Amino acid sequence: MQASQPILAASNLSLGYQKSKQTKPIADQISFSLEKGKLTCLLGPNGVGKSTLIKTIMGQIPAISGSIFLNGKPIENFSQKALSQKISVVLTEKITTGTLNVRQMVELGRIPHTGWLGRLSGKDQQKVEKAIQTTHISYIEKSPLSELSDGQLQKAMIARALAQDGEVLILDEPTAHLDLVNRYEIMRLLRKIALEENKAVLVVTHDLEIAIQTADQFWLMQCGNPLVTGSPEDLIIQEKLNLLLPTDKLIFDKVSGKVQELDVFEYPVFHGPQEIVDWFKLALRKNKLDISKTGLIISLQLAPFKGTLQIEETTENFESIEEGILLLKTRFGKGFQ
Ligand SMILES: Nc1ncnc2c1ncn2[C@@H]1O[C@H](COP(=O)(O)OP(=O)(O)OP(=O)(O)O)[C@@H](O)[C@H]1O
Repeated sequence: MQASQPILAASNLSLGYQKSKQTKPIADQISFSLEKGKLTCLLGPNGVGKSTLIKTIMGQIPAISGSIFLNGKPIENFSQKALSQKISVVLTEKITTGTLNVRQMVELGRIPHTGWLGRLSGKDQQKVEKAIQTTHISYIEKSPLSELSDGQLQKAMIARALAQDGEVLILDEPTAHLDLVNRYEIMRLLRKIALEENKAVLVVTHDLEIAIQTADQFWLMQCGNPLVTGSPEDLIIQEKLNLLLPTDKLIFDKVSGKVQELDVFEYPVFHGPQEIVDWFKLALRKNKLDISKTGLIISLQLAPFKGTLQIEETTENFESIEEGILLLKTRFGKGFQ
């Protein structure tokens, strides 16, 4: 199937910083195409160069080599104003302009269209209103920014970027300070915006599990290697997510969809439903309990929970996973290494 025309594209880009006459290379072999209507997540370890890539896309720093194309034209051909009409960005720094209220901050999103002193036209007001509605923040539109929770502030920042009305929306770690429910909510909101408003949304995140649940595309950035792109599902079955991990310690388990510590021992024989067996194994792993050569059989059942340890002729019962682990520790050693 033919992919739709990307709004942003780059081929074999090298990124880095220029200080006096010295170049500090950060990443190379960066090729991508960002499409409208899709939520794309950029993932990679700390320091690999994700923010550097964002700064390069925004035209804040030049690429060492290669070009980024916006609607088929090199971004260096766009003025900063033209670029900010096309690309809206939400960075990680918190806005601390205490006196502004939410609506006033969202209105600032129109500056690329009106100029600093420009009055908001009816169309500008409509864009602001729509951004407030989409992000469900009407109830706090009069609140000063200093009185917002991190989740509310993040939504207000997204609203400001929406009011800016670029075709591309870029967010650097928008869920960094949020609780689990808000992290899901923000990512679902961003997917909805991509889909319903036909924007190309690019999100830098470390939230692998939430990104798997919400993103249409992944960009995986790893030190010294080309950017790997594709749908999360395809990258999972191709075992590409392990590129993000130190695979001597951690591994992405494609069945559970979670990152797991690499097993350092074999498990004993287990009987029981997989969903409890897996949680029992996690507790064994965390406690580093090597009971592989003990001839032990562990039987587990749910609702009501019942666990049995069987070794040769002896059986012992336990009422919870915690109690089972305690029993094993008492019988087979300290466990902690
Ligand atoms: N202004 C700068 N001048 C020189 N080097 C910089 C500058 N900003 C960042 N770097 C370096 O570039 C590298 C990549 O940093 P960057 O912030 O892009 O990584 P990141 O992947 O976004 O990391 P994180 O996940 O921790 O946010 C780091 O080694 C950093 O020290």
